[in-house]
Amino acid sequence: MEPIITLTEKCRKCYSCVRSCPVKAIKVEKNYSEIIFERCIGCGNCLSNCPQHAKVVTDKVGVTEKLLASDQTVIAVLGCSFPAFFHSVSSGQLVAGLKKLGFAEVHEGAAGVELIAGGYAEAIEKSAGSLISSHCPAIVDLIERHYPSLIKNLVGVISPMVAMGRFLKNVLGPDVKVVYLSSCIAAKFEIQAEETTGAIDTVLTYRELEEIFKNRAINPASLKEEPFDGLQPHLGRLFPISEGTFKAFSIATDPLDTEIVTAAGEVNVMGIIRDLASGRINPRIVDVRFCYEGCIGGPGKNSELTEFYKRNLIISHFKNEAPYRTAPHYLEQREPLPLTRSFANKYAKFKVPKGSDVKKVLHATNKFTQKDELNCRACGYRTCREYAVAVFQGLADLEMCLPYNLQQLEEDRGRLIEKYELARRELDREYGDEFIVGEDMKTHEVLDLIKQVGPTPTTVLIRGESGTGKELTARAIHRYSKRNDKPLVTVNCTTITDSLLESELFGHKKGAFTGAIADKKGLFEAADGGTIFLDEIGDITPKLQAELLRVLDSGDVRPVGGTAAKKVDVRLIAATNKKLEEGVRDGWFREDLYYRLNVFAITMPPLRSRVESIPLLAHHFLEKARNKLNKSIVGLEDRAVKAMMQYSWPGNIREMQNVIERAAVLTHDEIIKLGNLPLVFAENYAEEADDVPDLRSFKHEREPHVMRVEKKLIQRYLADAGGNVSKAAQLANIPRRTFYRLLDKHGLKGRGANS
Ligand SMILES: Nc1ncnc2c1ncn2[C@@H]1O[C@H](COP(=O)(O)OP(=O)(O)OP(=O)(O)O)[C@@H](O)[C@H]1O
Repeated sequence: MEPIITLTEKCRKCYSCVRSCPVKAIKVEKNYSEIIFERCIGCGNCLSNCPQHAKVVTDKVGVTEKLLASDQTVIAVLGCSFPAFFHSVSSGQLVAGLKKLGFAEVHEGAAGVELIAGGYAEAIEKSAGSLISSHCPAIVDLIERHYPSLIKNLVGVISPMVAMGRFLKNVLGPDVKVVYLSSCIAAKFEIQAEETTGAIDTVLTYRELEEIFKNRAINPASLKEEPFDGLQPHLGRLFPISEGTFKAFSIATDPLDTEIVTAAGEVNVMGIIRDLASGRINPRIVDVRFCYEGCIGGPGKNSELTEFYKRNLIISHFKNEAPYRTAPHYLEQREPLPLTRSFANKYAKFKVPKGSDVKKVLHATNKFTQKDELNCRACGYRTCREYAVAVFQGLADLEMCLPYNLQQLEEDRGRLIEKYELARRELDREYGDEFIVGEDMKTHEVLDLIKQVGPTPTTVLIRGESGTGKELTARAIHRYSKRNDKPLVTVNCTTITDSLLESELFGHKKGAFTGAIADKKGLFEAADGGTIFLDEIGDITPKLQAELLRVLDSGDVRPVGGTAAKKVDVRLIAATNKKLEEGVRDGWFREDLYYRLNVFAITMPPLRSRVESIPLLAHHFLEKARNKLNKSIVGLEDRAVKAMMQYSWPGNIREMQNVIERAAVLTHDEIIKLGNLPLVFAENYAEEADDVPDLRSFKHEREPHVMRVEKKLIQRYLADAGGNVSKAAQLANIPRRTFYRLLDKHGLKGRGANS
């Protein structure tokens, strides 16, 4: 099993792993990102950098527990960096803890350093070219998998860990099990490599060891010290700190010496490896470790401690005498240990794209010129071109480009707004909602004004109480305008918070405020070419009033946080139920904006002053309710209509619409009766029933008769067509859809053409 696994359900595709992977060994799938092990160097960056902890080390705790529970001899080897991790216990107490867990012996990995020191000395002596140390498994993997031309430069000597494994199995026999404790994730990969397999059985990180102590409720700090087993190291203990390799291998160093180079940390290492591969530098020996701070900074490190402090801990362990009990068999003269190892070219070839392939990907993400290549790194790749190569190789997908995605979203949003408006207009047409119903003088006056101002570009201010039909009027003006094939964007200024309204209207630039993660177009831009309807304009802040005035005067929209303005061609219709004149007088509404809006005002009369339209409106809303509720209600009782005409309708036409829909829900009959209306109607009616002037119109009187005749006609056509709706519609010479609607209206049923 691979040493690192991805918990796919936790991965949120933030691309942190791609970003932190020095060799881009990550493939982004549809819902998660995965490691490509043939490219991976085991540095552990993806583990430490995943905010979701979706990349985890394969659990070796269970494996170790099983080994300890078996009757096999299990030896623990503490990696050289252990004093920098277990700093609150003495080394003797840690040994005691490990023995309590069931380890038969505890050795120091530092002894392995001294085992291989001779091998290094010999290699240096013999080599004519540059040598690269091979004790850091991440470096070995980096060279084998990504810089195979440098394989010949690797010191052909095993690592201290593998040396310890081979030494222990040599002395104690091949059946002994060796568990190596380390801060290194790459070591977990190393023991699986063909060239080094068999020496170490399991690698546990220090964190995993801590977990086992916790599981078994063992606190090493409370234990009495016990001695280490095996070979007692000396200079090898300095190996984990920078330049420690040279100290441990007794190689003299000098800061002015360009022949001996030492470096730690991804950036430095990658630089040196690139320099070596290109032949820019040619030192005698290069000692490199992938982790910053060397082995005391591995992914399993103790991150609370500073590098300096950890360094001190290593030096103090070197200076102090840890208790030792070396069994004589470890000191016996034996055959020399096989210290050499080979390396293999593990370079995984990915198809190299041609220039035209890269261009294709760039074009697909809207990058047509060099200026479009932002190299923003949001996808995890350093440049748009590196990313395009990854897309070509199937490691990345188009979705990963954030600017492209945002642009797509913005365009989709614009398209949706347009589609929504078209659909809304269609619906209006379908259900007749667009018609302003009313046969009173005042409604006629409003209709005349709409027809006059509609086709002009003039700004209109619609005034009137709530529910009087201001929005309906705005929509009618837009419909009568030459812009009616372009969007009508309606904004209710009170439903959006003051702080957001400005950015909603004019858009914003990325970073303009917290949460502005990308540029965003505003509704003025969405309405370009069409109309914007600002409802409740009396409620906007003075700051927004000033900005709106500027937009009206200049036609320029400036996004929040931006300097560049964009020209838009938008007609403004505003509505309010507030007395703006009072606002001007009391200072809460700008005078200049008031005059700018009030160029053409339409005042919607309240319903109580359009009593003669009430019967017509009542039947109009009854029709709407019937369609909505799918109930066969044919009319309204006279008393109900009269009661409605006596009522004052504080909520105006919207209230009436609601009252009738409620009554339609309540009624069990084919007509709505007074009793189906809210109680206040009956109460008013009872008092004043006799004084009610008969204001019913001819239209109202005519309605029930028309309904009856219409129903009879439909029934006759249907009977003549043998119940077939298509045929009946043909006989009646009306569209089939209209015929269906009439059937619905009268609660009739027919057969479809195919039934
Ligand atoms: N003359 C009318 N004919 C038919 N329906 C109408 C008429 N006037 C208003 N309505 C209907 O009444 C409801 C309220 O109308 P609208 O939303 O236009 O009022 P408003 O004045 O904008 O309200 P508010 O000030 O609360 O926003 C809508 O469903 C609308 O279709």
